[in-house]
Amino acid sequence: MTETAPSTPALQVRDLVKIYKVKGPGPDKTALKGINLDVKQGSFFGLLGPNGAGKSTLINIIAGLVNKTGGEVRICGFDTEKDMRAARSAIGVVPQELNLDAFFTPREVMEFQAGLYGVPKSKRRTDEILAAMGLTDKADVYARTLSGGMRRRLLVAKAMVHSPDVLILDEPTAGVDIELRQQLWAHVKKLNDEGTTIILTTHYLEEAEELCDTIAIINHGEVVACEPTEDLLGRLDMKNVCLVLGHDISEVPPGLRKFNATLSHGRRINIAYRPSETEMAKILKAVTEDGLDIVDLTTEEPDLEDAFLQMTSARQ
Ligand SMILES: Nc1ncnc2c1ncn2[C@@H]1O[C@H](COP(=O)(O)OP(=O)(O)OP(=O)(O)O)[C@@H](O)[C@H]1O
Repeated sequence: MTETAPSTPALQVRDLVKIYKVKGPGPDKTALKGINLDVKQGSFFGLLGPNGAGKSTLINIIAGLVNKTGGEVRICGFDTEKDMRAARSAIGVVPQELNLDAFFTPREVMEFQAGLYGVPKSKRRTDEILAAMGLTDKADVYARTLSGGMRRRLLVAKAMVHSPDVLILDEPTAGVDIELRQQLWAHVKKLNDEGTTIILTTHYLEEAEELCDTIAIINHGEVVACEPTEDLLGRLDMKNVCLVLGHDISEVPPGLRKFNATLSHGRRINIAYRPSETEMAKILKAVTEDGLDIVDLTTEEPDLEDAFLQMTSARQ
């Protein structure tokens, strides 16, 4: 790892713009419209957004795989253009595609990558990293014989050969079964506990909610939210209440219609409401006035999926 002052952000993105030149008569495609982001050292940071929002473009620019049109990217303080070598050695990227040479063994993949990054033989940690990723017994078999989950873990191992301060994981659990997902997360959490900053894109919102301390949501090439996960959820003005009745009814009782209640399974009434606009006491009063025999009542707090939908649906 590099020696970086603790106050230096692990990642700093300023006014980042990407315009893809489109061949033919159509207009050019603006994929990033002036992105600003700061990721603290040691953070487990989630980068979320609907398909086409610009996540891959952003990650590929950070990784030095795509040229930006404008703006600035710094990794641990190093400008990806002016201090390209230092910036690159501060970052490891686990790509979305499982692109491994089928006829290399995990040990060879690791050694080759270490050579590319100029890690001296005496400082290589091939066995240690393969062990941490649960691949010791597969170290000398051809990569083509590895399962999807093992390949994914090998890609994480490969991204770690030069002990980068920042590890970017682009959809790392797509198509990985639940047990291997948990194993992968256990390894990544350990890296994070040891000080590696993790930046993650995922379509599994539950995973992001559980793992990430901070979440940014991008939509149409813009950051629409970036804050601690708890604050993001706390800021949501929505709650659900579900009432279960002791007998079936055929329609929502009159007193609950103004709350846009819905009826399901004959005896479940669901009400989604905004606490800032509607007091729970008013809902309960209406329930009493309608004379309903309630046998159960549950309330649900909003989750990341609600946050995601609220912040990305406004401008679809
Ligand atoms: N090489 C390219 N040329 C032209 N347009 C592109 C190119 N790559 C991406 N785009 C467009 O830029 C926008 C952002 O794409 P990007 O792949 O970054 O989104 P994403 O958030 O990663 O989506 P996904 O979750 O589907 O991977 C999309 O409208 C996409 O069609």
